[in-house]
Amino acid sequence: MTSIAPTILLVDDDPGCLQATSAHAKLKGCKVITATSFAAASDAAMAHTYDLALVDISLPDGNGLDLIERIALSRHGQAIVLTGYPTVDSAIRTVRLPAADYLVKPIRGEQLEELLDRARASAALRHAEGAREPRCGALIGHSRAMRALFDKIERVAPMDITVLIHGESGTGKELAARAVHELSGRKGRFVAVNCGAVAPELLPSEMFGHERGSFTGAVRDHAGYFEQAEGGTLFLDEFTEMPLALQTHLLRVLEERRVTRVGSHKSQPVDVRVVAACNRVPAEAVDQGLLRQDLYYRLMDFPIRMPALREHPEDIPYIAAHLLDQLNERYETARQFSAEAVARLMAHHWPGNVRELRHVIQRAFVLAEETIEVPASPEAMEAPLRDKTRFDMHVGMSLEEMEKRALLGTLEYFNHDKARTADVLGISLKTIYNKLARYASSDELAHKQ
Ligand SMILES: Nc1ncnc2c1ncn2[C@@H]1O[C@H](COP(=O)(O)OP(=O)(O)OP(=O)(O)O)[C@@H](O)[C@H]1O
Repeated sequence: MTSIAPTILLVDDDPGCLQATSAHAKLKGCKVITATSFAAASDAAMAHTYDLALVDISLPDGNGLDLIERIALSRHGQAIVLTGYPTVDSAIRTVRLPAADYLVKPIRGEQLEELLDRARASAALRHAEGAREPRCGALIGHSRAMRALFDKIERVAPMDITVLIHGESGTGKELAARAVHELSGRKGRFVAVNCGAVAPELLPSEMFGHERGSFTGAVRDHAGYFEQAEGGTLFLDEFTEMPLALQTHLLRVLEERRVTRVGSHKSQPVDVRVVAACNRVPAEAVDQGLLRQDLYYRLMDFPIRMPALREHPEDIPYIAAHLLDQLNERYETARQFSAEAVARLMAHHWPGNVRELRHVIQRAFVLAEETIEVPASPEAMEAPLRDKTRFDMHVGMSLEEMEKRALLGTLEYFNHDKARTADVLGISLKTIYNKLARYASSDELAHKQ
């Protein structure tokens, strides 16, 4: 059996102790990460998975027991408390913590050997559980929920099976669809379509293409999304927004694997893998008459549910670090979260999931110098610089214009979360999409005139 090198986190502000323990552990084949402060140890715990942490209680910027409380995440191995000055209070507190032992410095050689044995066992277990890359495509996650999701994506990706991804807004459905495509080995394109954003009357020709002259304005032949995705993947986002008649048509294409352009009598074969997504629970969409039952059964070939962020809060530090890395790279900065900021991000409920997390991090990043802080309630970060809760309406304005301002203003207030906007305005998501499509086409018209 190959033995897996365990990773040890050593936290101590005494360089002598740190160096002696580190040298011993390295000699025994361990990977060693050292930190001399509370803040550096918090960062290290975010960036690495360790099998054993040896944490001194007295740190220059905090208490090692608080540190263990903060960084005790399920993916890590055991934490051992070290102290040069044992007290009853600290020993009692250790018992209540997820720390395995309380040792008095200096650690003896045989004690350290025994700890390294435990670290080796933890590393072997981690390996056996399938220590896997904490990402799948662009999705990040270490938690059990995300690992199970990655496993599903990897298993279904190479198969020629229709996939239905459902979950709350901002949970990463599009990233999951892209991962299915990337891992499928399919050579064609990934074509993403938001079914709610295309005017319903245009959807058939956009989806299946049209022949020249098949309707007024069809001045040339047009390849639909299916043809554009030939040999690749067609991602139908918000597919429950598709009119029911078109759903029948889609079902036929999925069954027969042939498309017929609008205005043509000839069907042609297509080799397209369909991945559909929706924010609704698919069975409820059937009950509400938004989704045809036969299409539902067809799409339920392989359903994938995206977990809400609040279901896997242990991933928040990683996703947050990843989003921050992207910002640092883009703006050539080296900003970092304070330990307090990470704790606050982890404590929040995130109704808007990773998308909301991204907005909050972006705002905090803009406002920060070197260290990024997050307010006690991150939704306060959503507070607008100008008062986004009010819209300008006055006598002389048409009702339609007022409605448009109310809709666009509410949408902006909720960071373009259409589902939340629809809820607040008491209209359906579909109506939002339809109205936005109408505003877009009248703006385009006004632009041309
Ligand atoms: N696990 C994750 N790791 C990294 N980034 C993520 C993750 N999940 C979501 N994101 C990011 O969050 C944002 C929203 O993701 P995405 O658009 O895929 O969500 P969605 O579920 O399709 O949302 P909607 O239903 O509103 O369209 C994107 O910026 C995406 O990159």
